Amino acid sequence: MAKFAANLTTLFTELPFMERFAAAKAAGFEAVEFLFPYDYAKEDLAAQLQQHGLTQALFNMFPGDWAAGERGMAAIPGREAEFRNNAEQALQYAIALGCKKVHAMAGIVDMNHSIDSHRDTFINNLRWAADLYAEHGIEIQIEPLNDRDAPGYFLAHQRDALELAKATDRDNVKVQFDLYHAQIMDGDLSKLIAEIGSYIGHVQIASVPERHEPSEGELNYPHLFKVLDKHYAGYIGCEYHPRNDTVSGLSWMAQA
Ligand SMILES: O=C(O)C(=O)[C@H](O)CO
Ligand SMILES: [Mg+2]
Repeated sequence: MAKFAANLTTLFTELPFMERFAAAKAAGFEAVEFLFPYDYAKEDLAAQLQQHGLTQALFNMFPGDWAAGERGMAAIPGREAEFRNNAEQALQYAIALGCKKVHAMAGIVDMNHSIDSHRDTFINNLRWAADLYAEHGIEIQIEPLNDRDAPGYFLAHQRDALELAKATDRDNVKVQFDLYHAQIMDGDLSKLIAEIGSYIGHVQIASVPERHEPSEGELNYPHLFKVLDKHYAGYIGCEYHPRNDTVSGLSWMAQA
């Protein structure tokens, strides 16, 4: 049975960020996720979760200068110290929010370094962070992003993420399977979900190609929820941009 988390970065954007927790609860969500919490004190975020009885399903490590195009640095050679600082900062937030999944964004390929050295950097950084996070029972997620939205991103394909997660040799490094990106880059989603199987650590959804509600576009979500049910029991993050207002767009959930 699918259970959904509201992505507060993309849903309820009609409201200021701190008011989105209450709105998610009122709309029937038991869990939330968001991209980056670092503009807010972790105590204030934790208070919102507690006040509204919500679970924090996931958030991301600090990605570097987002406005300048940065998308993390976990795979970028030469930025290991920065990665470690960001991993430690995210861990403090995860502990405060009771959150068991943190996404480590790989980054945009640095053409001054080989692909092999990016791969080695990614694996070494993930091992270091996974060992630190394991003491708190927290998983690290790696997520392939499609190359239309994130040109040059180091990780674009689900099978590459699976291979990298295995190569870390750490039980708490998992694949964040976002069906929107996976359909654009890989397709054959029913088989792909079964293949990634127990390495799926988190799931996100949106329509393809527009990234709106999962009730339109080229994916058959009622079927995909049944497939996911066989391989994944966690929250499914609703990481889409509502076509109109958030609440009226939630009618798809009744059929999920
Ligand atoms: O873009 C996505 O799909 C994500 O989930 C990332 O966390 C942000 O780029
Ligand atoms: Mg995603």
